[in-house]
Amino acid sequence: MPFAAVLLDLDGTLLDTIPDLANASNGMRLELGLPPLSRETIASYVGKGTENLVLRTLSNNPDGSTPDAGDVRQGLEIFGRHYHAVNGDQAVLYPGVVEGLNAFKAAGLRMAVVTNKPTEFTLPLLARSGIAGFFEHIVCGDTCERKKPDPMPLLHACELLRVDPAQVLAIGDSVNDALAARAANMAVLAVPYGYNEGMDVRTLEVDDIVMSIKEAARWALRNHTNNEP
Ligand SMILES: O=C(O)COP(=O)(O)O
Ligand SMILES: [Mg+2]
Repeated sequence: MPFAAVLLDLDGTLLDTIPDLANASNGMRLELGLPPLSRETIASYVGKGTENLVLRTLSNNPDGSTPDAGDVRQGLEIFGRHYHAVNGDQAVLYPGVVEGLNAFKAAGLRMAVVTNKPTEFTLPLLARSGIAGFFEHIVCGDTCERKKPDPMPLLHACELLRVDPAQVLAIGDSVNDALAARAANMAVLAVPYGYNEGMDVRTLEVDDIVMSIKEAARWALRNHTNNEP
């Protein structure tokens, strides 16, 4: 069956947001009297939304166990202030993103972003990135009751687009995207250049690993076009 739509993850798939996320995380740590963390460590904490990123960077622990809820509230407030100040300053589109999105568009596939990043950070970032016009809908980490790896946000995007999940291709960089897509009964591709919570993308249960969004478009059109025999 040909694909009707593509659902794209944001952080680590379309945009490299680690420099800005690291600056905001370390800005928060500095205000709280904590030493900075490396970008690599912070990248391994990205993927399950901002609250988890703050929990993990506060405790410097992937499980996010922190001493008390007051610290977390304060951390979120400080992180938010720092991230709003730098969001998009150093974020860059990965190579092949614009070519890939143009190829999907030319093939008549409809597109939406499904990210665990909250709306307050996602919309200004996408507006600055120059690619917002490709997407009919933006589903953020706070749009639905549950985030990826739950299938809910992907299924919500399907409802907004009025497409059957069986006709949808999801593309992401992490275990959260892979699990959510599988649970939603969608085909899913992984890119290897993002942030898979410190794990190798080859461990993911996906249909294929592609080096870029451009290659993802080639994969989709090669495997599932209307001209398929
Ligand atoms: O905000 C995050 O934790 C990651 O966002 P993503 O779902 O776009 O990768
Ligand atoms: Mg991601």
